Amino acid sequence: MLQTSILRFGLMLAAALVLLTGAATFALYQLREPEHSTSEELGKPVMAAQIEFLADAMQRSAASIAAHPQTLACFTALAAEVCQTQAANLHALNPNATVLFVTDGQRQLLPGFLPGETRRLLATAGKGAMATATFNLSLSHEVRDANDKRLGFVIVEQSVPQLQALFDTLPLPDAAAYAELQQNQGGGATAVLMRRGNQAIKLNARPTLIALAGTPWLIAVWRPQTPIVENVMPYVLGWLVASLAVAVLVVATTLAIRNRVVDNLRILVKFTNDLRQQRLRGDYQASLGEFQMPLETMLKLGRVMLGRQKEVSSQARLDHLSQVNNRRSFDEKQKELFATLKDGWTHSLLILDIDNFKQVNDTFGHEAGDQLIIKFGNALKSCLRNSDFIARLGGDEFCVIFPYTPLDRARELAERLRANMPESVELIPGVTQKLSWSGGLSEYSRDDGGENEALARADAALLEAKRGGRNATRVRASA
Ligand SMILES: Nc1nc2c(ncn2[C@@H]2O[C@H](COP(=O)(O)OP(=O)(O)OP(=O)(O)O)[C@@H](O)[C@H]2O)c(=O)[nH]1
Repeated sequence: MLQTSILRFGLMLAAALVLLTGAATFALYQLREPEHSTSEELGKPVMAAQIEFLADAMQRSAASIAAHPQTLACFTALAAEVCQTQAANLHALNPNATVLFVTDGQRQLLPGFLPGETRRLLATAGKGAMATATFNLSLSHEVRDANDKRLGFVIVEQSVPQLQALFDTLPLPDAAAYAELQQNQGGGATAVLMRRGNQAIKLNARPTLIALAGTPWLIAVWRPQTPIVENVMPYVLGWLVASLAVAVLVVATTLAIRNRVVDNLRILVKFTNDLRQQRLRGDYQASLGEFQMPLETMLKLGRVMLGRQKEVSSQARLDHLSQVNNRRSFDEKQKELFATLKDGWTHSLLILDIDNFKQVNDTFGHEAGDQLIIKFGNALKSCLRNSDFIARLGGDEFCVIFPYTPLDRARELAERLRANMPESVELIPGVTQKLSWSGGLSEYSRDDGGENEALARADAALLEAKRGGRNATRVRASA
């Protein structure tokens, strides 16, 4: 029982700790460092910096061209020669760039310079930059007069031949990543200009977008997502290992405690047993001297308690004066024996009544009467067998049950009792009383309706004995 309780406690503790470890692991999982986002890992790529630098230079160039007096003269005079001269100057300065002068009404001032995509460029003029599929970067800048009235646009277009090389050398965060160079087409639509990597992962992940300021381009990068199982697995494994360690530790500790307790109990039991048998061995794990006194005291106390308990229990069954069984005990015995009649056993009973008891009381006092009862009880106990059941029913009336004894045999025993009883007893110093009693004998019968019917027959026999002059025993058998 004790071992089971300790083990059960250990198992419950282990289970609780395993759950606690699980909760702690889950909390750690929730608080883990988020994975570095692609944009953080990418930083600002060199490609973006270079393109933005180029766009910025082109923008500044377009602004200075738009503000140039010669350009203004071209727009205000609307004279081909003036415009032509300015265009030639600009072309001489940067042969790689194409500069267009476009009036607000979209009438080109310099038709000789118009490239194939001019119409599209004109449509978006004033909205910023455009890039063509040939990786040209086009920027526009407003031309305004002294009154701030818009006269038209300067459009600077320059090819970016290094764009492909820059994109190809763009450092990606992951070997399995995928990148696109996209072009904003306006109205939320985008066109893919270049691609790198495994396009399949595009379906399962969200891209990181890096805008190239001053241009309609942006870099979109996808990186493969770590499967959730791979994320969770280290934590699950950690939890399992921690749980196993905790469980082993708790179970081992519990077993150790249990063994210790059991060992100690075993020693104590052996020790107590040895003390009880009044012998001491030398093979205890503790000094005997330490335990001898307290254990002997415990033993004595135990004996006293046991003795008291016995005493109390037997006192409850004894008549306080005569120290033979009392009426309650007699009733129980009757019941018990009556129940055995059906098995063929026979039992007899003898009621005894002290003759002239009242007279003793009246003559010598109540105390003398008590003494007579006590002496009568003692006499019965000394004249009868241990197996005979002696009880005081009340007053001066006693009863003897002869268990497993038929009526004939009981008659002999009653006669022998009468013969053996002392003739007189000393009640108080100097007062001796002749001992005389009347008896009624009967037997328990299985035909009786209850155990008290035999008692009634014995009572009737006793009455006969009294009426017949006392100091005799009468018998009344069952019908
Ligand atoms: N001293 C003493 N007297 C008791 C006790 N119990 C009952 N008595 C008395 O015993 C007397 C019994 O009276 P009886 O039954 O007439 O006794 P008896 O004089 O023997 O009369 P018979 O039995 O008819 O011969 C009564 O006076 C009771 O008061 C007791 O415990 N102690």
